[in-house]
Amino acid sequence: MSDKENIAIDVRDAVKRYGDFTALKTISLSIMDNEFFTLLGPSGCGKTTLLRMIAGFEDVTEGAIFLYGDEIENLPPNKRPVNTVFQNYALFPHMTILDNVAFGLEMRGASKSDARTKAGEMLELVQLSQFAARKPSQLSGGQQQRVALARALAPQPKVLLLDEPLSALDLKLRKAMQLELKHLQRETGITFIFVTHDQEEALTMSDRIAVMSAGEMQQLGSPTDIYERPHNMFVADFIGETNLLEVSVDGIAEGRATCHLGGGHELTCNAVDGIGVGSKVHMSIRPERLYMSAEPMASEGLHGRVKDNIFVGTDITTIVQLDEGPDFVVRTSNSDRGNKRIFEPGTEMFVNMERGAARLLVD
Ligand SMILES: Nc1ncnc2c1ncn2[C@@H]1O[C@H](COP(=O)(O)OP(=O)(O)OP(=O)(O)O)[C@@H](O)[C@H]1O
Repeated sequence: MSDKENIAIDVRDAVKRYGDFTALKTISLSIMDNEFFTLLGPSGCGKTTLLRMIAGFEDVTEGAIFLYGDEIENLPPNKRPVNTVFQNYALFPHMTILDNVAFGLEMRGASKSDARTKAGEMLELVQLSQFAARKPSQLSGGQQQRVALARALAPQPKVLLLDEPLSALDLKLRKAMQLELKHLQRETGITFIFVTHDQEEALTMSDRIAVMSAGEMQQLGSPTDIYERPHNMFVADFIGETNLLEVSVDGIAEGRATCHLGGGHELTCNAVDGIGVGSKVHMSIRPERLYMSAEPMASEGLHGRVKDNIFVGTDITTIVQLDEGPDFVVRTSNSDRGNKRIFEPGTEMFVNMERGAARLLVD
């Protein structure tokens, strides 16, 4: 099958306006069949709007959305092979768990007995068979969310839309549900489109992530792409923690860029398309890709003084005041402490970057 045939959802130059306000500015992206795809961004960036356009709850102001090759603009929500799981579960309180799951199937024309058989299978899938006769109020929040999932999966939609479905759960349960959701997606082969503002959740579960801000897509890629190779300041800052240096690009040769800091210190890193000689840009370096030494490990080591060491269980976070540039955060994993040095506060030392760790950002 060609890539084109594998596309579940194709969003082409889609724009959404509410009166004078543009909630989505010309978004184009393709979501593949069987993919766990996440729309990630801060509150108000437009991710729910895009999800609602795919579901058919909002119309598309300009552009088009294709589902398995067919334009869906004129298809009402209940005719789309798509189902949605909402944050607030929306279970019927007076119905049993089994009836809650069977209800949607009956609405779609299944006989009562077929609907109940299928609902039973779905409860098995989410490991809630033993609670089939209970009412929603007799289940925990996590169990209720699994019922909502079973209900949405029961009609076997081609695409499942999940709008922040885990945000009402406490951290431990959320982490367990993240793994369960990923497992369910693999098991059913259904395309999942997941909306969240939680970057860690997105990194944990997704095959690919679209990072959005202010109605625009900032970057589309695998979790590793987005984390290791952020395209711009927004992505570098929003995903994980990073250190930023202002640099000027002096030369580019053989895929490497030579840059200098304001005070003249020279650094090299991989070149990036769109950043040429003479550019003044930011360089991003993740804290765990830095290490400290008494002497510079290469000419590029940045001289500074340790301000503080913070013990955070699995890691030690060191705050370093650089001679040139802002304070840096260096993260040393406890498991690395045999190889990597930690210096006492007040000690002068050098901060060195692992090769390939520094990334130039487009803006
Ligand atoms: N019906 C509407 N009329 C006018 N503006 C709207 C409407 N629905 C959404 N918006 C605006 O569109 C923007 C995007 O909203 P959307 O709900 O898609 O954001 P979001 O990224 O999902 O945020 P959150 O995480 O808070 O749900 C927001 O600024 C919101 O105020």
